[in-house]
Amino acid sequence: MLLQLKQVSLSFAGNTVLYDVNFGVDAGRIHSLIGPNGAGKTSMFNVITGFYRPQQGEITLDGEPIVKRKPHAVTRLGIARTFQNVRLFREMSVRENVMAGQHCRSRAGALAAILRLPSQRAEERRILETSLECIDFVGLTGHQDRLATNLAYGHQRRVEIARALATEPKLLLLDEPAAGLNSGEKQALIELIRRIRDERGVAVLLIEHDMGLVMNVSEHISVLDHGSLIAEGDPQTVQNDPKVIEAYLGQDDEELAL
Ligand SMILES: Nc1ncnc2c1ncn2[C@@H]1O[C@H](COP(=O)(O)OP(=O)(O)OP(=O)(O)O)[C@@H](O)[C@H]1O
Repeated sequence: MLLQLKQVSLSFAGNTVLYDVNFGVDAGRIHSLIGPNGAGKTSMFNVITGFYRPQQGEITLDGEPIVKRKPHAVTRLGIARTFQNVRLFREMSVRENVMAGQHCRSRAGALAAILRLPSQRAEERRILETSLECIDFVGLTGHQDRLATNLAYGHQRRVEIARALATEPKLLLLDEPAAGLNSGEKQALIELIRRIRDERGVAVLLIEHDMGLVMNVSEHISVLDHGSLIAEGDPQTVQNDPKVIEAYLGQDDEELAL
């Protein structure tokens, strides 16, 4: 198991958001985390990446403990993420945004940077090369010098994925990557997710509301409802699980009531 959560609980001012969650992601797998609005999916990403500290439980990546590490240390350990709402550095080019991801792998020290030693220049060359490779990988060759925020929305989402890949992760967390994409862009996203796993060997954990996309791309699905894991398995199993159907029907009822 690459990522493992054991009995993780998270609450805010007495409001329990994750309740005793046991969860794992296998290396090299495409795994989705689904559930109705407010189920706790993004909160789970936030505890995995060190943004939130759970009150209880253990989280490990390749056996290394994550809880108590800061987000940048979790990134260095091998977990990268994209956000529900695109978060790019607005004044930076595509290339600079992606290079920011690579900097977490920088090996030359601060002194080498200040003195501009040869080791630092070699490091900068390596960072640039890796970043350009990631930009190429997500299909944005030729856009590297454009201001990231001037790109079409679907392309901005790809810049975020390139920046996450530039951290050289073992596990990539994607938070609703298909939101706001048209059907052609969604199809391309499915292909990109598969290539990330097949060509780079990176495991993908995906939060997504588009069930067509989830069922198409996932090998394994976990379902959260009100902070608890209620079902797990392959797409077929999860789709037919009465607990899952009930959780989603419950959501429809609430929406109808509004
Ligand atoms: N920083 C916080 N402070 C207080 N409550 C929070 C905080 N972060 C999340 N929550 C609460 O945790 C619960 C789960 O929210 P979360 O965003 O994790 O759900 P979700 O499954 O990602 O929902 P959606 O699908 O709508 O994005 C919500 O009730 C939310 O209000």
